[in-house]
Amino acid sequence: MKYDAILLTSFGGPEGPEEVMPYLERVTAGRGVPRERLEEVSHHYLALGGVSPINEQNRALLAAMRSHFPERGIDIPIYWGNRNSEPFFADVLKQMYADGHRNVLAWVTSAYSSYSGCRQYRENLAAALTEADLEGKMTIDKVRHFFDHPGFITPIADDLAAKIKSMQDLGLTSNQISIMFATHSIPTAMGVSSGPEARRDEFAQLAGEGGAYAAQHLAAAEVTMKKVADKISGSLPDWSLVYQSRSGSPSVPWLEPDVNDAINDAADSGTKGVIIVPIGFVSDHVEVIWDLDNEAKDTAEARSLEFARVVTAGVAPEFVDGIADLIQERLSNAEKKALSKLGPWVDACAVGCCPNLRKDLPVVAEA
Ligand SMILES: CC1=C(CCC(=O)O)c2cc3nc(cc4[nH]c(cc5[nH]c(cc1n2)c(C)c5CCC(=O)O)c(CCC(=O)O)c4C)C(CCC(=O)O)=C3C
Ligand SMILES: [Fe+2]
Repeated sequence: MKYDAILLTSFGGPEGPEEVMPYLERVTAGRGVPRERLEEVSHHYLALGGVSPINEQNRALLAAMRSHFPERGIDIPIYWGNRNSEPFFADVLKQMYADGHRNVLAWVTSAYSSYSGCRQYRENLAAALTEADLEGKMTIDKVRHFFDHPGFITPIADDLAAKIKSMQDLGLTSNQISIMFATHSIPTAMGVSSGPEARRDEFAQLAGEGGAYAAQHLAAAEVTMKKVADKISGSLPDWSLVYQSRSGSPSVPWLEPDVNDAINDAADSGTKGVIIVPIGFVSDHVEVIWDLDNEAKDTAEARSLEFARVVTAGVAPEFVDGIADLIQERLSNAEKKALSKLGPWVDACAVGCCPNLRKDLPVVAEA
């Protein structure tokens, strides 16, 4: 076998009030995020007792992968490491090396291409190899982006169909319901430059300045709606892609519309209910439970709209099995499943893919 260990690679989060500010400073180091924004976000975390649920969710996912993968013929060990909180990559890689592993396959909890969701992880892993004194002693490859993999889409589509039916049971017709697929906003400069350089024109045509990042989200939303159409008779509600959790300096343009503005616009146009699908995220972490379940819900309720929020993939059995598919593609050249024409995405990023617009840094897993 080409790989001897798997790394569940994620973002990380604080697990106590004293960890909140150091965490936020780590996340935004060198990223030009104003101090006031950090103060504001720290209140979201402190309102939750200083604990982000993301690490507990990754522990649960790790346990689910460990219990399911042997049934899929994947017998190599699975480790877990984070970019921004313990267990940090360098410590985990040291442990993996001590346990005898030399060829690591990283699966990152980010379904889409962008500097934040792809290259930044590859830079952090390269830096961790240096920090752990493992340069040249260990290789790290990365599993492809999975925005249109059926294992990711199916649990979301099933719940979206159920949420549409519930709203119809309240007496709303399809044309009174707005479905909003929500994802993390990013600076437009990061959007335009997302994905492989050679395909930029194609992505711009599909998604304007959102680039490959937005094009992949539109593709994920389309295939989700296709699955929903199989479950619901009659006309479906309209859908759109919206953005949330904008950060950075107010003078820098980020992808829009913001979910709260989109809800207000929908209310102005006669919508009676909104269903938010957090398609940009794989678990119910702070961006989901704060920015959607609190803020977006308040916005909807202030306009007297019905509000529902669809699940994330989390530890749904289809998702865990889908991750096994993605890993089997790399271990045994298994069939590459993809529901949209944009996929299956490439196994390795080309030079210049999702560039770091500030500074060129070493990366792992480059084609
Ligand atoms: C594309 C994308 C994903 C999805 C891909 C992936 O999953 O990686 C993602 C995920 C996440 N983002 C998260 C948290 C934060 N993101 C921040 C800031 C930023 N995110 C950005 C983008 C993304 N972020 C960007 C362009 C910034 C500005 C700074 C910069 O240019 O890098 C900040 C700083 C404060 C603020 O300004 O909001 C925080 C605290 C958490 C953990 C939540 C928890 O703790 O439960 C998760 C999963
Ligand atoms: Fe973020």
